[in-house]
Amino acid sequence: MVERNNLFPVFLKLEELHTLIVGGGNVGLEKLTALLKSSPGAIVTVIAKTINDQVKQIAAQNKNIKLIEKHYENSDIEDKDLVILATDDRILHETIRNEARKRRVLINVADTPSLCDFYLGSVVTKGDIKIGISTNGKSPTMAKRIREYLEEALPEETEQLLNNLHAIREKIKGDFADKVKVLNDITSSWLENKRS
Ligand SMILES: C[C@@]1(CC(=O)O)C2=NC(=C\c3[nH]c(c(CCC(=O)O)c3CC(=O)O)Cc3[nH]c(c(CC(=O)O)c3CCC(=O)O)/C=C3\N/C(=C\2)[C@@H](CCC(=O)O)[C@]3(C)CC(=O)O)/[C@H]1CCC(=O)O
Ligand SMILES: NC(=O)c1ccc[n+]([C@@H]2O[C@H](COP(=O)([O-])OP(=O)(O)OC[C@H]3O[C@@H](n4cnc5c(N)ncnc54)[C@H](O)[C@@H]3O)[C@@H](O)[C@H]2O)c1
Repeated sequence: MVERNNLFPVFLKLEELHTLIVGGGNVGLEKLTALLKSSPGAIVTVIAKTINDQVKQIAAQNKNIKLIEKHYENSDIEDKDLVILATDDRILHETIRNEARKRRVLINVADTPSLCDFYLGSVVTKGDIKIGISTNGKSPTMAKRIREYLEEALPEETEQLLNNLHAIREKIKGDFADKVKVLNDITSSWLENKRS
């Protein structure tokens, strides 16, 4: 049987959730940067024994990022919605992962697929359009290259098309079925060039 990706993608409102990153080194910085790239208003607490200067610089410019320089303790995940682990201590990662499971907090262990409840994806953003890419953990490099490909391939007018369609959607009167029909009719020609 052909293998397929069974992960379920969702788009989280990180400015309404509280994310904890444990670890403030290179990997912690990478994950913090990834969160902020998609969600500049994300509420994030970073806990680490030592926090590097780049993480400190980011936090200095963003009131929603809180830094705590200390050892991790289990009470740290108590009030969090999502947890990302990015320390250099594998045993600690397994311990926190078990604790998070008990409390039903979703956890990502950076670079350790077997311990993750969710993976971070590569993300293409064009205005209000966002595309998340996962390779099922097989090759983040491939995900990055697909992102770059899509960033170039999506035409500049995509944003304008979306805005026009949104405006039409707001204006259409009639019941739900009429609305769906009108929106489908307007957009039915969009893929014709690709199909022929
Ligand atoms: C997409 C992206 C999102 C993000 O993190 O923001 C992401 N990794 C990115 C880059 C990247 N990561 C690594 C390299 C080095 C080259 C290489 O190894 O390929 C590069 C490439 C680079 O940096 O150029 C190292 C690495 N990563 C993982 C392992 C462990 C393993 O595979 O076993 C190792 C080996 C560590 C070691 O050697 O010890 C694992 C994971 N990395 C994931 C996500 C999840 C799967 C996503 C999917 O389903 O595809 C997953 C499973 C869990 C997670 O971390 O969430 C981001 C691209 C953003 C962008 O630019 O668009
Ligand atoms: N840097 C990379 O690009 C990279 C690539 C592949 C794999 N890795 C692996 O990922 C891991 C992390 O890499 P890194 O470069 O971010 O390491 P790092 O040493 O820069 O950062 C580790 C962070 O974890 C924190 N930490 C450790 N134990 C802690 C505890 N008990 N409580 C709170 N904080 C604690 C440290 O204070 C530090 O902030 C390493 O095991 C490394 O081998 C790193």
